[in-house]
Amino acid sequence: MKKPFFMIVAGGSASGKSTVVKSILEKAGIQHVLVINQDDYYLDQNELPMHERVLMNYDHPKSIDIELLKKDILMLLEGKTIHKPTYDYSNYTRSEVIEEVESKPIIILEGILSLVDDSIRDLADLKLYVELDDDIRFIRRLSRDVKDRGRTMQSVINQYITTVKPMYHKFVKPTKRYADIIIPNDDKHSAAVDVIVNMLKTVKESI
Ligand SMILES: Nc1ncnc2c1ncn2[C@@H]1O[C@H](COP(=O)(O)OP(=O)(O)O)[C@@H](O)[C@H]1O
Ligand SMILES: O=c1ccn([C@@H]2O[C@H](COP(=O)(O)O)[C@@H](O)[C@H]2O)c(=O)[nH]1
Repeated sequence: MKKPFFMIVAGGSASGKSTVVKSILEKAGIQHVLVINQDDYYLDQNELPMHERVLMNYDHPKSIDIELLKKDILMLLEGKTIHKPTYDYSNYTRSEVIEEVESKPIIILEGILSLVDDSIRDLADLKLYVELDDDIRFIRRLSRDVKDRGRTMQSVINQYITTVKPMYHKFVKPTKRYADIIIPNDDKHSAAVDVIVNMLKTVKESI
């Protein structure tokens, strides 16, 4: 089997990474593409009581089980199957579900901190950074986290001020310089997505 094409999609929280990846999948055809969400590799916090989990910093690189993520990406790039953890935002920890995931010819790693670790970054054939103004990201995050991630408005605001915003400026935004393509997502992202889809179609044809 040919080495899978490996793409990383980084960007701040609620910049639209998942939405852009979804658009790519819809246009490129999902049967050849595997998406790995870095959030599934947050460290397991089942041993901690809930009041401590709520206060953890989920935007620092140390919150990710980077060794497991690296091991799994390397296995997928060798065409092997992995057993991937899954994450439960409403409980601020890993869920009990472990997914068996088979490698595919195109692998996409998505996450706020996905361009931080150089040993993972250097494996990538293509690196994207989804960019969006901080205010709009905050508004989109607030609405999404209350609707989809079981959060209260006040908890989203507190977390944004104490950790999300400062960590974004310290760790996430500086990784923009590693991106091959920067996708603006304030309005429509279809032109950038079309460029990427055409690249992926070429990759698919060579499989
Ligand atoms: N171009 C866009 N216009 C309006 N809303 C968007 C756009 N892109 C994403 N969103 C919304 O913003 C929120 C955050 O997007 P999401 O893709 O979850 O971001 P990320 O994966 O970067 O955290 C979601 O509710 C999503 O539906
Ligand atoms: O228990 C958790 C784990 C993570 N988060 C937040 O999630 C975002 C990353 O996900 P995006 O889809 O890129 O927004 C990160 O900013 C963490 O703060 C959380 O709130 N709780």
